[in-house]
Amino acid sequence: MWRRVALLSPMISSSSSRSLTLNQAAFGLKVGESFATDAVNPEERDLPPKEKAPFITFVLGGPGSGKGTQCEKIVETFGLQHLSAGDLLRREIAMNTKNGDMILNLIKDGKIVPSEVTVKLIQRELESSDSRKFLIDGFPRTEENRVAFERIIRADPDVVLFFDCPEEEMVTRVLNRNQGRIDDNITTMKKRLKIFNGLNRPVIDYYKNKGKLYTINAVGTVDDIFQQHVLPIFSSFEQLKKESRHVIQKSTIGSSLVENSS
Ligand SMILES: Nc1ncnc2c1ncn2[C@@H]1O[C@H](COP(=O)(O)OP(=O)(O)O)[C@@H](O)[C@H]1O
Ligand SMILES: O=c1ccn([C@@H]2O[C@H](COP(=O)(O)OP(=O)(O)O)[C@@H](O)[C@H]2O)c(=O)[nH]1
Ligand SMILES: [Mg+2]
Repeated sequence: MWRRVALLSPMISSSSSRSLTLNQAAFGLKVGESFATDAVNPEERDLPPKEKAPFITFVLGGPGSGKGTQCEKIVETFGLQHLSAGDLLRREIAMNTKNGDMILNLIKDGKIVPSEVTVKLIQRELESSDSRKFLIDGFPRTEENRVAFERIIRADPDVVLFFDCPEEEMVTRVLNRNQGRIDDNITTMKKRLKIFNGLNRPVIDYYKNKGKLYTINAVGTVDDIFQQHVLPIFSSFEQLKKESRHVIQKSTIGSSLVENSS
């Protein structure tokens, strides 16, 4: 069920030099309010405690690499809230909103929807959620997406997963996906792969350089990929451990490495 918050935060100006945490932007304070309290002694502000900052994972990978499939398993085990950027956009089409037609045409052509549109949809979900742990699936798809997220949401991901899959395998999977998606055809798929290589890879490299990227070999059975690669990554984060203790005890921790540029 999709709940809307009563008052949505306005967009934050990129020219502002003040750093607004996601705590403020998405969890409690409305953005305008937080700027209005800038002159107030920080101790007098009614801010949520810092330790309550949400845990954010970006899930990246080419079309058909298995992002959505693995997200379902992560949700089952660790209870993160799954926000699929593609699903949010498809819901706009289904609900026939003012951006619906524009989004439909871009998705049909394998192109990227303007960042402001996608980030606003994600922002709305973050703001209206009671969860503090999110999987943002299929976003950011471009450097521009990434910068827009940072500017508007004022948050960085804790973890970035990259499902690394050969193109041939991705094509086979997409053409057999069978979910009635308008972009699951060979013509759109070829365009999507070009966009993935040209626009999404720089985002992946960015997080690799920041030491936040976990590259996962996306070939294998769904269960093996999860058990051998995905589970150990999430098991290593204290914030996620509580709800999954029984699963962690059964897992083989240590097969995945965080990558960085050094
Ligand atoms: N490891 C896997 N091996 C074979 N098929 C898979 C695997 N993971 C996912 N699939 C299938 O491939 C298709 C694309 O998976 P999906 O999770 O939708 O990928 P993405 O979200 O990255 O586009 C789906 O039909 C899914 O059932
Ligand atoms: O941040 C996003 C996510 C998706 N899309 C559009 O939605 C399509 C489908 O995205 P989704 O993540 O659902 O595809 P998947 O990779 O799972 O096949 C993409 O090709 C884009 O046209 C976009 O513009 N911005
Ligand atoms: Mg998907």
